[in-house]
Amino acid sequence: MITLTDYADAARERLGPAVWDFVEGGAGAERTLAANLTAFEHVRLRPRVLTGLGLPHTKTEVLGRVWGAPVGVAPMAYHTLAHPEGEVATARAGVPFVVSTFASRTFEDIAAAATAPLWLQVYCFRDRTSTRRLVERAERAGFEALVLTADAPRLGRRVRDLRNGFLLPPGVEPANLTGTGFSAPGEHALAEFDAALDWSVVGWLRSISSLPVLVKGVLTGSDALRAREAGADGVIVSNHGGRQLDGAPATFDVLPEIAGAVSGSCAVLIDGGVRRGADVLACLASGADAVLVGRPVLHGLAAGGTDGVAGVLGVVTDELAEAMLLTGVPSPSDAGPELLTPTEPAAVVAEAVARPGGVSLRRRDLHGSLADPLLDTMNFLNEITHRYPDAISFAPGRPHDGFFATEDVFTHLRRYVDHLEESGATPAQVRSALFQYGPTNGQIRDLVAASLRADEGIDVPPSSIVVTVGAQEAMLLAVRALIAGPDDVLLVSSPCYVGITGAARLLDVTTAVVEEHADGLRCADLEAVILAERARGRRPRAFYVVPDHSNPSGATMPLSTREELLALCARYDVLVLEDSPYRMVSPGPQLPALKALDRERRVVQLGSFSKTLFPGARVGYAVADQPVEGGGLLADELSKIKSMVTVNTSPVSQAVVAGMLLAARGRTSELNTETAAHYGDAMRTTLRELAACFPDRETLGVSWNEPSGGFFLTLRVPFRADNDALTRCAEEYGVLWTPMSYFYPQGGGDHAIRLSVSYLPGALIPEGCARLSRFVRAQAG
Ligand SMILES: Cc1cc2nc3c(=O)[nH]c(=O)nc-3n(C[C@H](O)[C@H](O)[C@H](O)COP(=O)(O)O)c2cc1C
Repeated sequence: MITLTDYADAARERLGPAVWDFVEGGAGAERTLAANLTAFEHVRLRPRVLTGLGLPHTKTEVLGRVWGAPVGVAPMAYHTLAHPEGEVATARAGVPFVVSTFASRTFEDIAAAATAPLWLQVYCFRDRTSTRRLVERAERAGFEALVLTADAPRLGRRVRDLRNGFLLPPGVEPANLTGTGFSAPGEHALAEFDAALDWSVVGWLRSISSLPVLVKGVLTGSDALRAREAGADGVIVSNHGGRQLDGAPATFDVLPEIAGAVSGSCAVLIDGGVRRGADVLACLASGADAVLVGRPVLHGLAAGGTDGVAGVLGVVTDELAEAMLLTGVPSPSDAGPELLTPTEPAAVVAEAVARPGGVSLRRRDLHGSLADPLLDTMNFLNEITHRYPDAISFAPGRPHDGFFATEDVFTHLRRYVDHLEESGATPAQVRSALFQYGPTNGQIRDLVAASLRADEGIDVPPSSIVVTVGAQEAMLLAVRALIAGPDDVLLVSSPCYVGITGAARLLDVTTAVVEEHADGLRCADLEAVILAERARGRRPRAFYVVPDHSNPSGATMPLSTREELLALCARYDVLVLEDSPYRMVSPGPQLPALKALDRERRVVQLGSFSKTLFPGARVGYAVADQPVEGGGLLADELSKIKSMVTVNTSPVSQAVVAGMLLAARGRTSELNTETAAHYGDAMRTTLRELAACFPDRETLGVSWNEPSGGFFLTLRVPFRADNDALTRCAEEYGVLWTPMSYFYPQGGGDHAIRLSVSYLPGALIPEGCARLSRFVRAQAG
């Protein structure tokens, strides 16, 4: 007998099929019964090694009493179905035991055999006098708590029992309820249970007994709070082992909600599907004080009487102690949510999809953009990154982690609060600035405007700025506001950043592409596209461009092209959407931003602090200083849209960003001297290593551009660099990159790769390039 399954197998052999079904079965289609078990299948515990803690102990305090382990026996009717000595044999195992109203041995006999705490499970009958007698009798026998079962106004529809016509065998009866005369448990419940109970029953129980009261069958945070308010000392998260409402959630899944709701103000226990020590640990980590085990106890009892029960609970407790040791948890009260790895989304999604019945949606009834592979590109990249966590990754366009220190968040926040106080804000105003909804267009616009002036020579009033949730939201707002109807077209480069093409796709906005060459964009091409669109009867409304160290290609627009571009757009009355997040994180002086060269308010700048400060803030901005007929600026129009999208950008995030800006008098360039040097080094190292790895690049048909900054460069290869090639490269060569074709709105880029140098540690770049070259050679061959 090593696992609980061994006990279950032995019990099955000893119990007749109808009794086995009575014990094992659940209500309806037994979906909840199954869910209780599968919920634990998805748990992944995070081991902690070399903690120096030594052996853990499992002792736990529950309602003021010390239990040997946080594991007790759930209330179950009629233990004599499993063993002639019934509950007496169970009690002798010396484990805390909740005795059912339908116990088949007397409370006095059970109490005489018990060495651990006994609680009474109460079904409240319509005849309150008989319920009261039951409680008084148990209290006299030394029981220590009452467990009101709240989820059974009648018994659930147990299909197995109905098919078997299950009746209690002769001699098996509720020993503490005399003369009931029922042999079908369901009929007994129907005849005598009070189906009209409400929360006042908790008060009634307290009025007739001095024992603490727990409510069993709670599955929502709000009911847990009601139990508290009604005076309960604890709740037991339970769906009655799937025997009542079929379709109720797995208990483990709702445990965090309930533990969170009562937050330590009362005891929280759980039952349902607990079969291993690791399950117990997961419950403790999710906020339970202890667990109750149901069916396996009856298995142990059937298989070996008291020894069997002790054996079952011993397995669970031993496994718990082992799991605690391996996760570095010295005692049950030390288990916290950090022990749990978030459930694998894929497994959970697969389970949700496989669930039969209910509403299912046809793809053609969803917005067309959702079937567009464009919207899947990020998912594929994330998924492959997770699948090959050890690969050297040139894929993500993220900042390097090494520049972030957790404590800094607090320092920056504090600095902003100090700044508000120094500017005369009252404590109430400071509180409101952090905790309340803020102004839709942002509360740090003055600091953003000052920063643009200091860093970029862009002189705009704060009122022309909208603080957004990253530049991505700024894109969405700008495209929504500027594209008036189906005849307006948004011009983009090809290749192009997917954020803008994705936003356009979501909004059903037509895009037209301007091919980018190896040396970057050419105004002649842009003009040709403008003319072609006009000839088709469409209005080229705005041109989206990343002029510096572009994502994805890495190209930078020369000064002469910038001036030419502004003049061209003026000629054809096209607005410019400038997105340039990499300027301050690139080494050396930068060319002037388009907005700095803009003399006629033609440029809407879409700004981001994700690269210069940190992406977790999700703070960006739009500079939209164009006056709008009838008064106000384009910024005010964007703000109207924002009020219906994100309402306002998180004031706490804005406060942290503001604190960082204040630290350098607005100069993000000053904050980024080290980062710019780091990324510059990474780019130079990558270019040097590529040159070393591909001395024969011309014969091979390999080439790349040489960006002076930014995060990205383009590698051209003599084979199709698609998802299959990427998967092969990850699997066989342990290196990741992004297929450039993702960034071509109308196809193309099949033979190019985007390499990002920003995220991976510099020391890995040579090895990454070497692996890449082996892959490229194998493919080319
Ligand atoms: C045979 C059997 C009888 C039960 N009788 C009762 C009962 O009398 N009162 C009660 O509150 N719960 C009763 N339950 C539900 C258990 O207390 C518990 O919620 C459930 O069995 C826990 O799930 P598990 O069996 O998956 O561990 C019974 C469960 C079984 C399997």
